[in-house]
Amino acid sequence: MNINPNIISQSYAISKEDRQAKNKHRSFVIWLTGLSGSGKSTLANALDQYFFNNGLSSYVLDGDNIRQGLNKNLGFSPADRKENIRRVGEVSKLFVSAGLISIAAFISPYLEDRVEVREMFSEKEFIEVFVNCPLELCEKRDPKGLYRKARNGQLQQFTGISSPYEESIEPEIEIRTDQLSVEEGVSKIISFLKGQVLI
Ligand SMILES: Nc1ncnc2c1ncn2[C@@H]1O[C@H](COP(=O)(O)OS(=O)(=O)O)[C@@H](OP(=O)(O)O)[C@H]1O
Ligand SMILES: Nc1ncnc2c1ncn2[C@@H]1O[C@H](COP(=O)(O)OP(=O)(O)O)[C@@H](O)[C@H]1O
Repeated sequence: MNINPNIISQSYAISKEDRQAKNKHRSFVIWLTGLSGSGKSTLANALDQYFFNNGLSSYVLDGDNIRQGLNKNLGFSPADRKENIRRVGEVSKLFVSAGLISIAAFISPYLEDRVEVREMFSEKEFIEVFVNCPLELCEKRDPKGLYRKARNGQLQQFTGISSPYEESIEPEIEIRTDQLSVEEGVSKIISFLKGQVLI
């Protein structure tokens, strides 16, 4: 999209680096992608608790919540999902500029949409976590009863049933929630972040 020539960037007196120095940690995005019921929200909250308890500033952006406010005009068509992910990418960018850790938990089923979000950030600022769990187990968990509705034909365009999920090819981290406990999943993510000297 062309940038309007009448809109001129304004610089801020306090930089991202100033804010990171004040917070005593780097700012970045942890992007959790996976099927409904794979464990994104559970991992996002457990990570947020870890950060909170260890003096790091983070905040969770969760699809179910963002879709009740900022993105309440969006549904589940491919175009609406793309716009949903784009907006969350932009919000995460603001968080990173504000010196915070953004924990985004969205199905984000399309590879192309995730690549577009990744491109908004520098290499170390975007950590994609593929929350991998077989569809059969997600459906068995069915924490919100949505798979049952999708199978009954009461819910259209449901990811994994009547709408695609394109698996991550080279995520920074993959968490098999059918094999690891929540605590083990969190430890794997924390170890990665420490290894990259991000926290
Ligand atoms: N048709 C359909 N397909 C998938 N999910 C549906 C649908 N309808 C409602 N829900 C509920 O919306 C949550 C997914 O929202 P997201 O913003 O993460 O979706 S997406 O990234 O735009 O694909 C999803 O949350 P999670 O179960 O946490 O993934 C569901 O609770
Ligand atoms: N290892 C695990 N990691 C994450 N969630 C798990 C795990 N094992 C079981 N669960 C359960 O699976 C369900 C996942 O639901 P949720 O976190 O809402 O998934 P999503 O946000 O991807 O839809 C929860 O009831 C959670 O307790």
